[in-house]
Amino acid sequence: MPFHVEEADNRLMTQLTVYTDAENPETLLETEDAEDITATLKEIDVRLRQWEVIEALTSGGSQEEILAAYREEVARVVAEEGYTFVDVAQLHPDGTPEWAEKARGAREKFLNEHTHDDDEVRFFVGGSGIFYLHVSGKVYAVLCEPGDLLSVPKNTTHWFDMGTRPDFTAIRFFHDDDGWVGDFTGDPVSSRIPDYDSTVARRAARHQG
Ligand SMILES: CSCCC(=O)/C(O)=C/O
Ligand SMILES: [Fe+2]
Ligand code: NI
Repeated sequence: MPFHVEEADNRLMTQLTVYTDAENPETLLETEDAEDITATLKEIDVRLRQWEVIEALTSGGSQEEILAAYREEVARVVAEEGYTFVDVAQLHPDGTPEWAEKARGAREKFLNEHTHDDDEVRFFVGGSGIFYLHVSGKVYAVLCEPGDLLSVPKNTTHWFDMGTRPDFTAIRFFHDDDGWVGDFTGDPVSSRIPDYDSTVARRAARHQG
């Protein structure tokens, strides 16, 4: 069963694809089944949970508005896990050439494999993006969509692709007030695994076919 019933506005649904990390990666699994996704991610200590989506914020909003609207859910996670800093990362197309340049820079920053000495806990308020978790010779590509709360343990090697036309809003939780700090591994693995754009295009074709 999928996490959410697909809606008429073509909103993406959560999907997990598992690849080998070989020179020519093979696809080991591709699923939109909630139980399959949760169970497979649990094997690598990654948790994917769902919060109810606030429709009015799926296209974005101010940080204050978003944190106020989700204050109960945010407070629960903060209390459970001891986070000390919570912010909102978002990027939405505005059609200007300046935006295209900014989007390219933002995408590049997260596209190379890295680790954090903090958990990576992200809640998708709106839009989508793919987290690629590189664990024990496999790459777990988690396509997150609104309502998804992904919790990845600290020091997990990973990268993130927001696509060539980024459109997402995410709440981020940190134990460190410095916010986002990445340690890049230098491993070029991200260049050989299907990216956000091709994953989304492949899924659209599958759903049409
Ligand atoms: C969806 S939040 C932006 C990406 C991010 O914070 C991160 O650490 C990617 O690896
Ligand atoms: Fe990260
Ligand atoms: Ni589907």
